[in-house]
Amino acid sequence: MTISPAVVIGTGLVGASVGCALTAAGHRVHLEDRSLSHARVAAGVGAGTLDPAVGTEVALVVVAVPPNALAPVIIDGLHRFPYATVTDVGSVKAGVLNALWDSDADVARYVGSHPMAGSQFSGPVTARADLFTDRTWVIAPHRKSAQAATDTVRELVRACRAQEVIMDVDVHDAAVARVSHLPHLMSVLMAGRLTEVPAEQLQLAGQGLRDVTRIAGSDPGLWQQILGANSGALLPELRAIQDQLGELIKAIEDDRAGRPEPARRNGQDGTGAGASELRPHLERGVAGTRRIPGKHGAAPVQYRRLVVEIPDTPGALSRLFAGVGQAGVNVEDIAIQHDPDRQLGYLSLAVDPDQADALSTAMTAAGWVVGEPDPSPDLPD
Ligand SMILES: NC(=O)C1=CN([C@@H]2O[C@H](COP(=O)(O)OP(=O)(O)OC[C@H]3O[C@@H](n4cnc5c(N)ncnc54)[C@H](O)[C@@H]3O)[C@@H](O)[C@H]2O)C=CC1
Ligand SMILES: O=C(O)C(=O)Cc1ccc(O)cc1
Repeated sequence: MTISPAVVIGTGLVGASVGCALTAAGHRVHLEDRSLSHARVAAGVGAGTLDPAVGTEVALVVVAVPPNALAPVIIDGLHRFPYATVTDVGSVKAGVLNALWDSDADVARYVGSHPMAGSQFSGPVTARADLFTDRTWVIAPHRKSAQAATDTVRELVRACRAQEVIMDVDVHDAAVARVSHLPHLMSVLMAGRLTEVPAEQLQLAGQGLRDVTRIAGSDPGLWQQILGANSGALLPELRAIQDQLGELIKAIEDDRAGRPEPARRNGQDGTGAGASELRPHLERGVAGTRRIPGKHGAAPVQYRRLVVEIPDTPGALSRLFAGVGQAGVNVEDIAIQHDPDRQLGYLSLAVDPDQADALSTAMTAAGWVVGEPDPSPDLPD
């Protein structure tokens, strides 16, 4: 199954990253964008060439334009590249397919797809060849798609080093409402509250707030289109959150009402009925985090986090990683938190629980200050 030469239409973050990944894998990629400057930047970062493709030679077309532009650009691609498989990377799939049914295009050569990777940034400047490495990439064949077209898209996913998941269009849209679009809106609501927080209070912001609000920094124009295209699947999710927010408020109100006045003033633990109503919400949150699959879609893994103090001096990080490497421990995830008052940072290392004690001992022996964040709360069976 060949995917060369390929044409990428829309050379923003995702399109240029696809171009870079395919180019790095040895494929010839032609770039098109309605903004010539985007196409030029994409070519500059190694996504492909601005030379026009020969229409009849193209094997694969990847459409990476904003959601509202997807259907007409896909239809145009099916006409201009008569032997090519055409896919798109759009975040919502059903509306695009419906528009294709209503067109005169050769729908058999279209198989939609969706890499579950990206960022809060837009445009080709932040494109990366490794954006999709080890990330899930959904392929959504339909009742009229040719097997050869699906196989070609599978080859694209492999060339971008992603993990394919084959999924029905409607199931995909329901899934992204839950794992991508609702989380996006939660991030937006939280970040929006910050516009009312005085600057001196924002100085207290820690990593948790940054984690929760990162994706709220995404392009509102793009997200207006994504959310609009998936409103049918999104609305029940929003209503469920609305109900849960109501329950949460009630649990906290009951807790407050159940405390004697002196305890309330001193901020002591609640003893009223509300305290016990709040806990299930917190425990459900812990349970939810544990359901998120680990790398490569594997079963969720609970890592242990060690926190190592690092002096804010040149070379400290590389010495620390050299030490971890010598201990023979694989680091699954890292996060850095800076201490604004001391010349220090805190590096949180997520490691296999079976290796954590040995690493802690080795790092302490090498002179590092190693701690561990509070353990997770116990969960009911
Ligand atoms: N941003 C993200 O993290 C992810 C986005 N997606 C999907 O990928 C697609 C592209 O998103 P991004 O790369 O983030 O957007 P972007 O804004 O970085 O890039 C979009 C590009 O399409 C071009 N364009 C717009 N209309 C066009 C048209 N009619 N013909 C040719 N070029 C056109 C723009 O000039 C721009 O270069 C969207 O459909 C989005 O839903 C999928 C996965 C992740
Ligand atoms: O930045 C992130 O964490 C994302 O989740 C990016 C993203 C945005 C839109 C998609 O359709 C898929 C992925």
